[in-house]
Amino acid sequence: MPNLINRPLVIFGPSGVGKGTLLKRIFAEFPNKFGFSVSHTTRAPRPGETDGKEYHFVTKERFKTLLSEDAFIEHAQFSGNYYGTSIQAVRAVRSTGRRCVLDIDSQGVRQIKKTDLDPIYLFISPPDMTTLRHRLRGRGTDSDHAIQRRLSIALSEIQYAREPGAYDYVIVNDDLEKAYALFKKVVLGEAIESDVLPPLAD
Ligand SMILES: Nc1ncnc2c1ncn2[C@@H]1O[C@H](COP(=O)(O)OP(=O)(O)OP(=O)(O)O)[C@@H](O)[C@H]1O
Repeated sequence: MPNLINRPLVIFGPSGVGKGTLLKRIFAEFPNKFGFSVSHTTRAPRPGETDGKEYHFVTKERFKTLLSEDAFIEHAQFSGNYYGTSIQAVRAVRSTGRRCVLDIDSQGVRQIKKTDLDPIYLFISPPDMTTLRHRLRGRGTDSDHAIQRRLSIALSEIQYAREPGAYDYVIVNDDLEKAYALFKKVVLGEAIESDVLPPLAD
């Protein structure tokens, strides 16, 4: 399959599945090959975050103006805040000659499918729901309440992945080394034999 690397890569999957872990590793191994599109958000910056680096931090008013100007290829509301990927953010990565990688949720995937971005869609799947719960708890970044919320959202992400044509590839993040080896191939533009989507019944 030619030119897979020239197409943006969309990564999606339930919270806690390990998207961030895989991305961090690939960016560390290939610091100049890929670029993250910097999203806009209305949430407040956390300590250590810089405007224009982790996010473009904007007010709700500014976000709504950008929305009305069709500036976003996808946007979503999460925990009372807006998040969006602007066309400009993807272009900015492309202009550096790097492959653009987007880490978004299924709402965003649905919207991107209506655009001419033509990315590769990669779904990162947990081996089962028990493992996903353990990872969210083990990460230690969320309260029990927040974990419950993330898990219920996770179910809708998984439901979406079951829809025909939702993804080009699935990688089951069971053994991290195995998952990373496959992930690396996809990110470098190689065609892989996709994993099989597990049943993920609770
Ligand atoms: N293959 C794996 N085996 C065991 N633990 C893993 C594996 N992959 C990731 N983890 C651990 O699972 C937790 C969740 O991973 P991570 O934060 O990367 O998930 P995420 O998909 O980026 O979540 P979010 O969408 O909420 O940012 C982390 O503590 C991470 O170290």
